[in-house]
Amino acid sequence: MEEAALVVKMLCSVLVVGVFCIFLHLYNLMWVRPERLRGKLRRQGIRGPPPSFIYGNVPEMQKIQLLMAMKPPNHAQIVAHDYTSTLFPYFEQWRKAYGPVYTYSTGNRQHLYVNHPEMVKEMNQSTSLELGKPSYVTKTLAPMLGNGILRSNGNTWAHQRRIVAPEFFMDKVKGMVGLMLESAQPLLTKWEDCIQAHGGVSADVMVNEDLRSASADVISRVCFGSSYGKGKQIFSKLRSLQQLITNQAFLFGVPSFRFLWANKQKELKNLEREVESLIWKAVKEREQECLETSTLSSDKDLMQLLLESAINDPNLGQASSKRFIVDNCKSIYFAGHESTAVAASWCLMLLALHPDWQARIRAEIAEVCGDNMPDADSITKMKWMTMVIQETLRLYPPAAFVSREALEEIQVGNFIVPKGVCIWTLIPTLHRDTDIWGPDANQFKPERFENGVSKACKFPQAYIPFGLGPRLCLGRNFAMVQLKIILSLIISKFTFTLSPTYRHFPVYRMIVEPGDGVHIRIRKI
Ligand code: HEM
Repeated sequence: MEEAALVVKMLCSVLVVGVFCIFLHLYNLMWVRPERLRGKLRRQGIRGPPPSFIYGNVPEMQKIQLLMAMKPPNHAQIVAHDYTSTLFPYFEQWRKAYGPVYTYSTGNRQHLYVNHPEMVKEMNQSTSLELGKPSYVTKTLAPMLGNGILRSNGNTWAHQRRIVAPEFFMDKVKGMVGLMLESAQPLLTKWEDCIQAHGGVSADVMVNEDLRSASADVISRVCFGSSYGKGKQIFSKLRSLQQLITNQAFLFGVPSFRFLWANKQKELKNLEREVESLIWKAVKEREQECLETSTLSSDKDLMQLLLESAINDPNLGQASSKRFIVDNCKSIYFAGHESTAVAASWCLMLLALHPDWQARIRAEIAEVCGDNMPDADSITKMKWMTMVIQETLRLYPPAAFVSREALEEIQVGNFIVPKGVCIWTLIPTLHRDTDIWGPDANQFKPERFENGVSKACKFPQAYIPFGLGPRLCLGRNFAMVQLKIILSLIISKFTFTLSPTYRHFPVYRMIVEPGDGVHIRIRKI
């Protein structure tokens, strides 16, 4: 009897100690560790909103977001370019209160908001692999991107970058102009038919889907040797994945209660599996083609290079090879068409608002191309066009953030960023900082780029539509050439104004895009 009582006593003690240890562990995880990081930042003079226990600043973020949501939506046709305080209200509110560098917490994660041009410059110059992509963000994006180049870190990333980047060097991109011209044709024909169907004078078109199709077609052809028709299913499933995952809260660190959305998780898993098997099918077909035809190494597309690299890598087993190829295909599919199509939509919106710039570009196209189609040579001479695209990417950068995580403690500028802290740079805010761009920062003025980026503002390193440092967008040449091609084809065929149905409300869905699409009224020239 006494023995049994002793056993019960011991069990109770173990239980109490166990519960105490769990509590201690959680307390350490949720408070002590973040507080230690906050202390390190505070001692360097970095301030921020005071966090609450367990949730950090999440309740405040939710409150600010809710207050913003309660304001009547500005769906007016008047186009005000400053959307940062509507789309990212807590960041703006805290920036005003604590300056361009501050810290905030979400649960047990500590973040550093960095919008100081000098610090952005330092990040730009850092080549350290210890400044990587935040793992918690990329983990959530895994169904879309796998462990491909967009989300990997360290040596895995460096290896992928070495294989993928050369495919988008300028000399390669110039060779893709013909494909870009071909991919734009369906859009032009569709818009011409649309005018015809509406009496032959003018028609209202919603540009987004057509631009997305053109963009997806190009990336599919140049990288994977298949047409958009073949990759259509992959694109539409990737888009569904994007829509399911898109949730601003998780990106900025707000913990998600996954168990509450089990259905969503299941849908995500199914979509992920479907995308993978479609890509794998395309890879296998490509492998067969490679066996049947011998291709010159200079003519190889990205999929062939990925295949070769995976086969020749002694460290990759069969399963890892498959992952390597599928993940990078997914990443390029996503990175390669979405942002370019959205950038083109914003360009058309701004040109529709500014017929003077439309006319100027049209005259420039006529001057450099004559009666010919634009080509690799003529697009390099399109100066006004380049300025308009640069100004569009300043006001409406499709990627809203540059995000990094200090994978080890690292010095950035005058600050030591402790290991585990995530850094966020809000691109649209940096791009409309009046100290950097002058009092007209919120106006569309392509002429500011007349003498290049270095003369357009006080801190050229603060112009970062394609990100910064070693992780700078490797598709920027490709995107700029594609934008010039598609815009020159549209502008030389049509004049356009905003349609009365256009409502200006940019939204953030992993990229900043027109909430209700861009509707323009086109007329044939
Ligand atoms: C207007 C169009 C585009 C914009 C605004 C854009 C913007 C960006 C930004 C902001 C980043 C993150 C950079 C950083 O973290 O510092 C990025 C990364 C990347 N972009 Fe783009 N991008 C565009 C088009 C493209 C295209 C057409 C491709 C491929 C064909 C592409 C491929 C990539 C890849 C692979 C990365 C990851 C690079 C790495 O982490 O090493 N992008 N892009």
